Amino acid sequence: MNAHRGSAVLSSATTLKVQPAATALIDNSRLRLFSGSANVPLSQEVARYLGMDLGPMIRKRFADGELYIQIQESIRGCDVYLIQPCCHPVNDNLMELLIMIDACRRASARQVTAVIPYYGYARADRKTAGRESITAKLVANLITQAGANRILAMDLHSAQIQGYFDIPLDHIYGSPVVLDYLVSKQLSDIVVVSPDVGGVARARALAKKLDDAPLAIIDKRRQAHNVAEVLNVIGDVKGKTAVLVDDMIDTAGTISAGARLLREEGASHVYACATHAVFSPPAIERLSTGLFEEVIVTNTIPIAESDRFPQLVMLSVANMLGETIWRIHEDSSVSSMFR
Ligand SMILES: Nc1ncnc2c1ncn2[C@@H]1O[C@H](COP(=O)(O)O)[C@@H](O)[C@H]1O
Ligand SMILES: O=P(O)(O)OC[C@H]1O[C@H](OP(=O)(O)OP(=O)(O)O)[C@H](O)[C@@H]1O
Ligand SMILES: [Mg+2]
Ligand SMILES: [Mg+2]
Repeated sequence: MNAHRGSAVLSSATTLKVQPAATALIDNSRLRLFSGSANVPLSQEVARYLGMDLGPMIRKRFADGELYIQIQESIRGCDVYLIQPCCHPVNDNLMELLIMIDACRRASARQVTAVIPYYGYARADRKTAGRESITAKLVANLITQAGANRILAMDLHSAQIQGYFDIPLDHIYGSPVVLDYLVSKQLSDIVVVSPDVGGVARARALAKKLDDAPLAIIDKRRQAHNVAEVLNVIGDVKGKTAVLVDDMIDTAGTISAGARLLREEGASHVYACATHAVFSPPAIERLSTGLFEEVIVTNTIPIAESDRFPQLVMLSVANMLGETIWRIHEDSSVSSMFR
């Protein structure tokens, strides 16, 4: 594995079961890959893994701000994969995805799969108070209604979002690349820590893969939106290397409050891992204070050069996405990638 801190993206294929060369043996004449504008470098890496080019597509804005999309080749009868994380600017990226799906349906694609490495609005996954929207469900309805036949999503904020879709959804995890990286560091005396109740299953799964490392859980509350308050750590962290694992880092309130508490409770080192680097202000300030040995994220969301800091480690999930696309196309098992 190539390792880069604070600058380039690391790539890893070591946990994948099928090597890229295998793809050359199989007919991909009906497989088409297109990228939205949200994360073109990731789409290019996925295309490279699959040994194909991204399909040509015009995307422009009219004078009034409305989007125009036109697929620039025939996709009649093809299985089309549209890669578009719904990250910042979330509404624009979501709308672009919807328009791309519609364009592909109307161009007589046989099957349209929305590849959504980061699913925006996922935290609005239930009503937490009266008269709220369940926006994660609304987004599922919009994507389905636009004409998607299938979804490929990564590390959804909550597992129930899978059930918001009545079309097949493959849910994959960034954890294999994070696990590979952690193993390569040969850390000792690890405790895996979930920064809140929603992350417990994720942390437990990682702990199991790290030679059954012990698990600790932080009791987090939110008194207001975007405000995280940590009360207590359940589990022993004293003298240990704490590995905080989460689905996303947004304002970094959760992970930085968690790290401070772990330090107070005697953790000797604190690493933060998360699949989605949402990084809304003041995340960068919070993450680069020296609380963390490293902040390990993946490239589901692009990170501007100006937002990169010395402790940041970026891992690539492109090979995992490429492999999953290939398996979907080949009607072979996706879940076996994660055993
Ligand atoms: N995009 C969002 N940013 C911050 N907070 C959000 C977002 N979408 C929904 N929320 C709020 O988060 C909590 C979720 O409840 P948990 O019990 O922490 O899962 C809720 O207040 C949402 O309105
Ligand atoms: O970086 P931040 O701005 O703190 O936001 C990120 C945190 O918010 C979400 O958790 P949530 O509050 O929804 O709790 P849950 O995981 O228990 O559902 C997410 O899972 C992260 O833990
Ligand atoms: Mg939540
Ligand atoms: Mg959480």
